[in-house]
Amino acid sequence: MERPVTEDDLTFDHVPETDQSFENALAKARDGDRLAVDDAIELLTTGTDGEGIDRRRKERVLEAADRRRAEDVGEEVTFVANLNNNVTTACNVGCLFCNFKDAAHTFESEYEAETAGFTKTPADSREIVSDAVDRGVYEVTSVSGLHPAFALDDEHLEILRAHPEPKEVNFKPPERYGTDPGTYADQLAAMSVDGVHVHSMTPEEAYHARRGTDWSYEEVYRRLHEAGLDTVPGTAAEILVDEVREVICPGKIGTEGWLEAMEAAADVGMGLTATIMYGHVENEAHRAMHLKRVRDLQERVDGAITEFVPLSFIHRNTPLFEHDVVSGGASADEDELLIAVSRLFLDNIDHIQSSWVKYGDQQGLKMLSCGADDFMGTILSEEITKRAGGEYGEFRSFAEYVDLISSIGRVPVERSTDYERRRVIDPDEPPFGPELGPKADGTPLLEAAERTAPADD
Ligand SMILES: C[S@@+](CC[C@H](N)C(=O)[O-])C[C@H]1O[C@@H](n2cnc3c(N)ncnc32)[C@H](O)[C@@H]1O
Ligand SMILES: Nc1c(NC[C@H](O)[C@H](O)[C@H](O)CO)[nH]c(=O)[nH]c1=O
Ligand SMILES: N[C@@H](Cc1ccc(O)cc1)C(=O)O
Ligand code: SF4
Repeated sequence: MERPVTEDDLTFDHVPETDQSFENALAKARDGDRLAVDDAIELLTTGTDGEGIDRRRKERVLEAADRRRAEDVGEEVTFVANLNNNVTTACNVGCLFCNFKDAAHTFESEYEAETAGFTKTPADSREIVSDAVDRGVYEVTSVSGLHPAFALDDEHLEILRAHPEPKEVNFKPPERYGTDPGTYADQLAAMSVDGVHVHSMTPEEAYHARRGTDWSYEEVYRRLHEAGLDTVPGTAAEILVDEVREVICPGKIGTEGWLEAMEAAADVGMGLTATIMYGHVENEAHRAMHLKRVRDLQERVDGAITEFVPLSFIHRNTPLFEHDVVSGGASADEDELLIAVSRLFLDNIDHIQSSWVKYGDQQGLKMLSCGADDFMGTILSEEITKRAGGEYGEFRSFAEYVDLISSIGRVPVERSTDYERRRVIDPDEPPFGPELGPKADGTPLLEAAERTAPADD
């Protein structure tokens, strides 16, 4: 019988070995010289000349990154009043780090049990987003499973319906399912309430939105932009090295496809974010190569990437952990070094996000002194991390943000998604609520009693 792959079986072509020294790499970082992949490997490992992380060296890397952050963007810490509205968990791509997905056949009307997942209709999405916009939200972030019934628009739906081998293009008609998610265009139009900013359609979703056609990514993103899409989240990046993708997400688009989709979105005039999902099977060489690919992309898209978002792998309920391919996620030392080296390496991306969903409040705050300057958003609901076993909840209020950010002597600032609009918040002037959203008037987003109770309560 075939034995499943384990951590010990993994051998990679790319390994953290260099001809550089830690001290040289650190000197370059301090001088503001552009770092090479080997420099990043030295900094991420605190030197390939020894085993494990050297705490004293780590502190020197963090200090250099914190200084660079202060020079580049100053003392302000930004956050956005946003809402997550994930449309569906139906997905058959099968990424081994993901527990957000539910097998798509469980959503079919004929399935004898009730699905553990959810699908929202465009009307459901509209209601959820309208409510959040009324409360003052600026942005809706929407990332979803690749539901087999999803098509880009009506024309795409007709093409998929007429396809001779629907299975080959991962398509089943909407009538087969208990709930019809509509098309991507329907969902984007439904979420475009009163000028709220719509941040959606990862490169993987864009790939799904062109399956079975010869449409370019540019054509796809042009149509999505017309339907109401404003900016594109650079998730699905995971690790942009194919030998890692083959292990953790063999069903996903490759590195080249991801880069092509992002460039196309920028060509259509949209802003982008970029991410890395780290702390699973990859090593520091892969992390460094990923950073280089993002920095090169930023050159090609002429600065369209507004922020870089490190997503630390949440392992507990994922196939990678359950099948012993990994024994856990990144350590706090690795998290801090990843943030710091992102700041030092990505000299053409202004903002590095600290995700409280992944790190929690205390470690999330610490990241703001390791090179990060953005503290994410209020999000109001969260399913991806929670389903993977994350424990840091689904919402942060403006009052909590002001409290946390002031506690480390920094300046709380409400921002727009593209960082163009900013509002400095005076910690001595409560109550604290959003003012930049289309219907924001400064009232707090949610009263404490209205919050979603934590999953284990
Ligand atoms: C869940 S997918 C949703 C959008 C779409 N299905 C896709 O893959 O692009 C969005 C992102 O969540 C992140 N993610 C998923 N599971 C995670 C986990 N266990 N820990 C950290 N990040 C995770 C991955 O980076 C993934 O690309
Ligand atoms: N880091 C995570 C985010 N970040 C997204 C931001 O909140 C916001 O959408 C972005 O800064 C664009 O303005 N969202 C999550 O749901 N989970 C995260 O871990
Ligand atoms: N999909 C990411 C969240 C995310 C969304 C949009 C972004 O721009 C960045 C990150 C997660 O929850 O793990
Ligand atoms: S990461 Fe996205 S594509 Fe992969 S299984 Fe999860 S929802 Fe599906």
